[in-house]
Amino acid sequence: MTLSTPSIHRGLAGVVVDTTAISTVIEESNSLTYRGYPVQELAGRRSFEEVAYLLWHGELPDAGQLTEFRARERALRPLARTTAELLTRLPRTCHPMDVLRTAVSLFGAEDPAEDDGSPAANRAKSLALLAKLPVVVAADHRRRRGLDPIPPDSSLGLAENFFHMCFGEVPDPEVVRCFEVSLILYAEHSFNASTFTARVVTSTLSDLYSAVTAAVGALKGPLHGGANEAVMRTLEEIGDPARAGEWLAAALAARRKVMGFGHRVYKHGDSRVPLMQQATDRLVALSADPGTARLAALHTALREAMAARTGIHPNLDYPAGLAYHLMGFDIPSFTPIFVMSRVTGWTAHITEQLAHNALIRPLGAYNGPDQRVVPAA
Ligand SMILES: CC(=O)SCCNC(=O)CCNC(=O)[C@H](O)C(C)(C)COP(=O)(O)OP(=O)(O)OC[C@H]1O[C@@H](n2cnc3c(N)ncnc32)[C@H](O)[C@@H]1OP(=O)(O)O
Ligand SMILES: O=C([O-])CC(=O)C(=O)O
Repeated sequence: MTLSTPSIHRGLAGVVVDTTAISTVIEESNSLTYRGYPVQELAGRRSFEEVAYLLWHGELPDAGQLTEFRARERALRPLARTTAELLTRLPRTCHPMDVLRTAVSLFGAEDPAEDDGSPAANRAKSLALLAKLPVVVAADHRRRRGLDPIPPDSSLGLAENFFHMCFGEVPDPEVVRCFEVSLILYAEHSFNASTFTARVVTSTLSDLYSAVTAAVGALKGPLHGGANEAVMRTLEEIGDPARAGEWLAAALAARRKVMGFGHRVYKHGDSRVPLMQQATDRLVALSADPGTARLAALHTALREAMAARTGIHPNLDYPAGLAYHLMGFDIPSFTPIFVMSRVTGWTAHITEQLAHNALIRPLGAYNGPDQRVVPAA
C-alpha cells in the first residue's frame, strides 16, 4: 500500500491560519496598518496610549475616552506588595525576561477573576498589564544595579514615567518621543511567533495571563524579540567600523545568523525600519557620549556590508537595539521593553481569538519507526 505524502509547511511559512482585523502588512506598498491606519502616521501623530486603545477597541479614542483611559492606566500601575517582594527574590543573575514571565504568571495567581474570559474582564486585565509591566521592568533595571525601585508617578505619561522609574529623571522630550515611536512600531505585527503562541494558548480556553506568559517566553528567543539585544552584542563583538566587512564574511562562512536582519514576511525591507532608523539617527545627534559617532558608524557599516554581501535587509530590531542603548538602557532590558509594547497586540489577539474560537491543533507527518512489539522485560 502506498501512502500519499502530505504537504508539510515547516515553520508554517506561508500558511494562513485565520482571519484578523487587527493589523496587516500590505505587500505592494510595503506598509503596515493597525486597524486600517498606517503605523507611520500613528507614530507621527499619536501617543502610545492612543495606539493601545485603538488596538483594543478598533477605533482611536476621542478626548473624553482618552482622558479616562489614561487615568485608569495611571491608577493601575502600583504592584501588590507581595508580588513586588516575590520578584526581588529571583536570582539577580536571571534574565529580566524571566522576571517578566514570572511577573505575568504572578499577576494571574493574584487575580480572583483570572478565569473570567469575558471581553470586559480581559480588557481590564490587558490594561492592568499595560500599566504594571513597565513598573516591573524598571524595578528590575534598578535591582541589577543594586538600587531601590522608584514608585510610579501618576502625573507622568507611560513613556515618561518609565524613564523616571528607571533613572529618576525624564530625559529631553525628543528622547521620550523616540522611545514612544519605538513602542508604537513594536506594538503589533499580526501572526508573529509570540502572538501566535498567545492565540494557541487562548484557543484551549485557558486564561489571558497564561497566554501572555507563554508569549513572553516566545518573544525571548533571538530569532524573534531577543534579536534587539543580540544586535547590540554583535556591535560590541565587532567593536570597530573597519572590522564590519571582515567580521561579516567570517560570520556568514560559519553560517551564523546576523541578528537584526531578515524577516519571515518582509523580503524587501521591514516597513517599520525607516522611521525607527530616523529616530535612532536623532538620538545619535543628541548624544553627548564621545563613543556614539563610532558606534553609529559601525551600525551603518554592518548594514551596508550585509546589503552588499547578501541583499538581506535589517528588521525593526536593528535600529531599535541601538536606540535603546543610546537612551541609556542596559542590553538585557531591550526585549522586556518590547514586551511592554507588544502586550497590547497580544491581548488584542487574545480577545479576537476568543470571539471566534477554534482549538489550534495542527497535524504532524509521522516519520518514526514502524509499529513494533514491546520486548518482554
Ligand atoms: C521583531 C522580530 O521578531 S523581527 C526578526 C528578528 N530576528 C532576527 O533578526 C534573527 C535573524 N534573522 C533570522 O534568523 C531570519 O531572517 C528570520 C528567522 C527572522 C526569518 O527567517 P525565515 O523566514 O525562516 O528565513 P530563512 O531563515 O529561511 O532565510 C532564508 C535565507 O536567508 C538567510 N538569512 C535570513 N536571515 C539571515 C540573517 N539574519 N543572517 C544570515 N542569513 C540570513 C538564511 O540563512 C537562508 O539562507 P539559505 O536559503 O541559504 O539557507
Ligand atoms: O512578524 C514577525 O514575524 C516578527 C516581527 O517583525 C514582529 O513580531 O514584530
